Amino acid sequence: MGEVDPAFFQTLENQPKLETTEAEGIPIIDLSSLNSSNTDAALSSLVAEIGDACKKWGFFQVINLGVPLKCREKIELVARKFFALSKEEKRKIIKDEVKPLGYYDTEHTKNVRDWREVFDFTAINPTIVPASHEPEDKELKQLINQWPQYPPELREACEEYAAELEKQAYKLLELISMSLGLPKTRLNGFFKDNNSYIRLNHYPPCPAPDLVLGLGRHKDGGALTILAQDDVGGLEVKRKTDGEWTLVKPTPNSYIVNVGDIIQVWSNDKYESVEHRVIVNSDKERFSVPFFFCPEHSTWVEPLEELINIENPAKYKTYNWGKFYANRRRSAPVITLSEAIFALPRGMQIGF
Ligand SMILES: O=C(O)CCC(=O)C(=O)O
Ligand SMILES: [Fe+2]
Repeated sequence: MGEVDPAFFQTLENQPKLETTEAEGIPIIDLSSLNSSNTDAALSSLVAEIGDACKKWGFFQVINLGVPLKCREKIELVARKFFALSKEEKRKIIKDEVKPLGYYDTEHTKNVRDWREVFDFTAINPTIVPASHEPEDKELKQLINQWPQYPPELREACEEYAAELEKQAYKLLELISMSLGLPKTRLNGFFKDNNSYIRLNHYPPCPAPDLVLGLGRHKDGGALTILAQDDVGGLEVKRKTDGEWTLVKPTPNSYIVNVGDIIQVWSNDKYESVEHRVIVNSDKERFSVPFFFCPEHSTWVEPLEELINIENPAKYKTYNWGKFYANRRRSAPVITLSEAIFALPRGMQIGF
């Protein structure tokens, strides 16, 4: 990625301002009280903090999520080792239409190429999804993870991390459910055979950090994203109050959590899925590992009935998660996703 191909250039309005403000305001929430005292008062204050953060930012950081440090260190190490391999080696597990999991280095967001390479795998292997995006086609297929030969310990590190994150994701889901005034486990049933996946992101140093983005502006389409970032920084969140791009300063051993489009729909806009993007820098490479917590493919997503009434009617029509995702995967590299969306009404635009 030495030369900067104009395919990477952002339009003027999307070019990053490199002297961005740091998002001091993104709350850091300590989950240690969940595992220890667990008094009613401690739990309600945690739930209130989470609800406030979801409303104000759509984002929050958590410390003491419960993922063992070793487990995180292991996946970070294998990610470094994997991306350090030659292109030729990495491309042995390239993802394509037939095999949509694996390595990829020509990702586009809204038609502009991202300055990054990725490796994708699902948390449950194999994962069952619709065979096509066609609404009438009832056929299902299995997505099977592709594992590289090197480093040999990558598979185990990834599988352990996936299992751990899935476990901890329920904790966050339950807190969010409570923050919406719903029973703790109201949302859990949607995730039985979930379609969650994990991405290893590598953003190499870039000679033109003012013209390109590691990842263009987008919203996450799943329910929740739980992201581990290294100490380099680069994630920017669009602040709801004034639309400014604000950098999320790395906090050691924390996870950045954001509400995806599904929670926006379930909550009938009480919580919004907020745009974010990644800037790159000229001398440092950066790694991040998002876990996308996504429901089972058969889930029909719609505003929860407890959260709508005559004064606050449903703002979204029902859509099928599996079909929606199949459609998105099909079209993401070529056309903007708003053009591909067949089920989401009211101009809801979802990035990759
Ligand atoms: O790398 C990051 O900080 C963010 C990644 C992200 O937003 C995504 O993969 O959807
Ligand atoms: Fe994202």
